[in-house]
Amino acid sequence: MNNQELLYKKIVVKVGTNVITDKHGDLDLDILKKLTTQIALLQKEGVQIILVSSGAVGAGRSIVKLPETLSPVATRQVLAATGQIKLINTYNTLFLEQGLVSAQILVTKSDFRDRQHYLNMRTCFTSLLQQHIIPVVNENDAVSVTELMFTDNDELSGLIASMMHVEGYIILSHVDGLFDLKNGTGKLITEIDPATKHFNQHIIPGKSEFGRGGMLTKCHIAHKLSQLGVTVHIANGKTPGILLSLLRGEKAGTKFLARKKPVLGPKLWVAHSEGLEKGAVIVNEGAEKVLSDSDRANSLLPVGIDSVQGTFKKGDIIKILGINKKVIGYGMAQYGSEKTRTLMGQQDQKPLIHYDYLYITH
Ligand SMILES: Nc1ncnc2c1ncn2[C@@H]1O[C@H](COP(=O)(O)OP(=O)(O)O)[C@@H](O)[C@H]1O
Ligand SMILES: N[C@@H](CCC(=O)OP(=O)(O)O)C(=O)O
Repeated sequence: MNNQELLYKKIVVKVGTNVITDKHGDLDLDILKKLTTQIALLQKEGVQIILVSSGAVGAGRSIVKLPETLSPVATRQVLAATGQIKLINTYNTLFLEQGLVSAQILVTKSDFRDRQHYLNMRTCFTSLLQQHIIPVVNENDAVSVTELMFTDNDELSGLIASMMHVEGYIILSHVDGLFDLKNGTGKLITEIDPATKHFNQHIIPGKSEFGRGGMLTKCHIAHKLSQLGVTVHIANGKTPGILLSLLRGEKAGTKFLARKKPVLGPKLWVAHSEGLEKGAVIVNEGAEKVLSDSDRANSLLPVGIDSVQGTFKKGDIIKILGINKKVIGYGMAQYGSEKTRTLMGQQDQKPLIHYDYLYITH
């Protein structure tokens, strides 16, 4: 294989529970071996790879039998805590067979809560990749509960993909990609333009057994990442040689084309900060219009703020609500809620959110 022929130099690969486990939670060693062999081949060609793998809860199911009386939260915690060991041991053994060292990184949403934590996380991944070690990532399900949880590992891996500025983000599912299911032809959609927004029309709501997300979350994340400048593939992880095919540019699965103008720097962190906000501001019509204009680089000034919700301080993430109270974006506050309340409505004041730290969602 010639590195020149490969599409990407740095990728995140996310693999779902249903790809690597059967319904009893037993890990499919054949699939895992094929997956790790492909990763090793790519790594030897100079591709940097971060693997995000689900399957801890599934694997836990094959280890412990829990009483039905145990709460769903406790059940998930016990299954994940026991299953993660089996999962990571299996990866470790398989990567060692390929002459590769792997590392385990377990994260919660709050590990990305402020810019410093986010940068610490990035340094950790960068250092592992520099040492040619394969990071194997999962959510720390034993401790992340309810509001601290990622929607699923698709969301988590999307965050890592943008944080690490990868060129390609590959979601390996147990289906071939996005099919035109609801009203359409039932055919696989091979390419999606970054301007496309209405995935719901193709998707049947719900999720597969044992999975957490579903196709709708996958498409939301894929679309968001494509907007941020990353090419995303949703493909079938059980298809032999799928990773190699995708990196060689062969047609497989659904490809979300990347927007030409990538989003860089602190904006990327802000783009993934939904759920971490400490407060909110409601902006007036003029401000909403100016901020939503993607051709202009505008900061949020106090003159455009109508009201302030909650308590936040300098450096906190806040939500920006439009006149109809719908979320229009997120940003990092340059000063606290108290000062914002005194300055709002006033002309010629320092921006509450600087453009570089502002992410508009539509
Ligand atoms: N338009 C669609 N195209 C493909 N799959 C779809 C679509 N709408 C709903 N699905 C469902 O989404 C599921 C795949 O998502 P998910 O359960 O998250 O998979 P995985 O566990 O493999 O990550 C499939 O079970 C499929 O039935
Ligand atoms: N962190 C969980 C997986 C959560 C998840 O997103 O699962 P999946 O939908 O199969 O990718 C686990 O390891 O079991």
